[in-house]
Amino acid sequence: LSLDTVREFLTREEDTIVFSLIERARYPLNRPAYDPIHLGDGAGPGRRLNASFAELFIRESEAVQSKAGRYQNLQEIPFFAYRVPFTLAPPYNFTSELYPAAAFVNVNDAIWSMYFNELLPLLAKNGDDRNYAVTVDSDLACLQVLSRRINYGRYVAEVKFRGDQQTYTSLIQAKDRDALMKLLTSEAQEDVVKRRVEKKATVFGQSITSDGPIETGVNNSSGTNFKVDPSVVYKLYDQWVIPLTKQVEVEYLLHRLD
Ligand SMILES: O=C(O)C(=O)C[C@]1(C(=O)O)C=C[C@@H](O)C=C1
Repeated sequence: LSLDTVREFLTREEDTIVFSLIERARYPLNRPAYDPIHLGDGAGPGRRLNASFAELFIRESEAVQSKAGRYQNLQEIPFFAYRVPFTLAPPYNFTSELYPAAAFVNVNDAIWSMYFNELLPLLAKNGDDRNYAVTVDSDLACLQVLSRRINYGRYVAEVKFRGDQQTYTSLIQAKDRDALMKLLTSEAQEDVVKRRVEKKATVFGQSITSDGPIETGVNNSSGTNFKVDPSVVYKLYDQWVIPLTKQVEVEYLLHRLD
């Protein structure tokens, strides 16, 4: 692990994030998939489940993936906790570079509410085509890659800690969050990341034809010619992905000497 290799990982995740957002943006908002489910035939009061179709779909999908060993790899963190034994795949011992007492740190709850409350309304147009299963399957893909990218802050923090143990150790012992945040921040790097991811959205989100020029959408400043609005992707990184990654880094460091 080095700063270069962890940054390469984050850079590669950008591709997956942009493509998963493009996929979700194909479908309308499909609001009923996110409302609590109402069981019943309409004759009686019915039974209101405390969960939405999206939540049930994600829970069941994660349970299968848990059985298949997905979460044996510490890079992957589920949104729900499972006690299902890992039975569908041959055992494989993942090694991890993380410090064991800090490896549990994650911000999946914040990612979950950011995704459904803030990002989704920017991504999907109003409307309902009742295509709920494929829609929430694309939500799951977005959530999984956002979670992997943001919670990868643990690995970034580990590299930074090893690179400057003395300074980090005294700030961790003093529980000085603000100083830790300042020390791990590189504004120049954040700027590179935000501009690159916006550019990826403009490149990956074009319509390609076999002949003739590519639809670049450059004449359209609102970005509507692109499959996902590049300014939304910039905003996603600026307001949520990078700040949450830094929150993970600070929390990880605070447990690094436990
Ligand atoms: O690349 C780093 O050094 C990171 O810590 C990752 C990251 C990011 O989320 O992209 C977060 C904080 C830094 O200010 C710069 C970038």
